[in-house]
Amino acid sequence: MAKPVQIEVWNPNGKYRVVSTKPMPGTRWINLLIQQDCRVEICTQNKTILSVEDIIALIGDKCDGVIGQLTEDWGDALFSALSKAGGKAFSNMAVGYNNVDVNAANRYGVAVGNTPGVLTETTAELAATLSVAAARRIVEADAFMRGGLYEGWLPHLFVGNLLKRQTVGVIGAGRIGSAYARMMVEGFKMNLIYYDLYQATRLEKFVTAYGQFLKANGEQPVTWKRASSMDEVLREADVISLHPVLDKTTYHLVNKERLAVMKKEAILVNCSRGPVIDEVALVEHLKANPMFRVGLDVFEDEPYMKPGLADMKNAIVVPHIASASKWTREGMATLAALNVLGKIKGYPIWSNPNSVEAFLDENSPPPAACPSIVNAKAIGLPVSKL
Ligand SMILES: NC(=O)C1=CN([C@@H]2O[C@H](COP(=O)(O)OP(=O)(O)OC[C@H]3O[C@@H](n4cnc5c(N)ncnc54)[C@H](O)[C@@H]3O)[C@@H](O)[C@H]2O)C=CC1
Ligand SMILES: O=C(O)C(=O)CO
Repeated sequence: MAKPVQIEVWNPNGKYRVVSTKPMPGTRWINLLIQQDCRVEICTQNKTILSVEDIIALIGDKCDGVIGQLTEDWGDALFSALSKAGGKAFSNMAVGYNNVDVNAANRYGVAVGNTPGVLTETTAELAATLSVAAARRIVEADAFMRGGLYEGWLPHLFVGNLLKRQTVGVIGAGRIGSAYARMMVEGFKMNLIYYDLYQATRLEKFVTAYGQFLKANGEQPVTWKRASSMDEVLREADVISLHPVLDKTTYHLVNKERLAVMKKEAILVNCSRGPVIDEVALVEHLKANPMFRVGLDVFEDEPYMKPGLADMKNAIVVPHIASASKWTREGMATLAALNVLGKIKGYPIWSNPNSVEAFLDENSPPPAACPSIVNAKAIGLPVSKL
């Protein structure tokens, strides 16, 4: 039996008990729950990743809903415990929900929320940052400077790659992949090649229109191509950024064979999920190809890196911070809380989970709807007419 976990309680006499497995940024999410008669319990235990047993202890005998984190294993054990405690609402504070067994949630009739729409640009900005930092060897150069090694300007010192007019490749051109593509095309006048199961029509239109604008101004237009295979992107692109969901089809999508297809001086960025890359194969590839560079926000066995990765100068590694802007993280907390609250109150689901501005406007009350429930159809939740 796990020891009781430490909690902070808001509005102790609230009718509905909502648990958050972590303190989350901002206070609006707490206030919105309190205003709707919720007792809010926030786990303050000094432990980064809570175990299933810890969360079962937090859920206790009576719990109406839980806001959880992407590091937690939301499977049968937790949905069963939540259901036994009378709860029918769960939300990840994340857009990705590969840590959640949605079928298990369906079996217990528990709604599963996520937080799209508020983190798209913030995450794409980090992917763009890693792309530029890798191209221009920023982290290596910073370490060199701080190490007192700089003796004066030299023609060969930290020579990197120019992005302008090169080709940017995007694997998974959904919300974040498309936002990243636009940044790289517009910011660096890169040509685009992308691979996705679906056509990214809006992205294609954007690149076409931007190309026409450049042409009208006497500049070379940018181009786009939808690749018929992922290998086509890997072969042709100079910078490749990974933005698919993590599922069975994308596990080790980038493996030894696919790394070998890429240009020797290519840049690979991953802000999706670690297991999309075979990290052991990546370390070998980085060792064998010193001009190949990577920018990684996510890792196969978080919080760990595969042996050898930390020693590679041609790798930039940051700790899963792609969505870490204040506005975004506060917004994610708000959306997760409103998913749980909406299910508790019996609200319908919002008709367009990608357009969530109405929930984020601090000056007006949020709509009476759940911003984004991924299993709404499976558990029979109606769609809002608002
Ligand atoms: N590093 C971080 O902090 C963050 C990571 N993420 C990750 O990014 C992922 C994507 O987020 P969004 O863009 O909002 O999702 P999205 O659903 O809008 O886009 C995902 C795209 O991947 C495509 N896709 C799925 N399987 C594929 C395959 N086998 N090959 C090629 N494309 C495939 C889909 O068709 C879709 O267009 C999330 O699921 C999450 O895991 C999201 C936010 C922050
Ligand atoms: O939202 C997600 O999926 C993340 O990885 C963190 O923002």
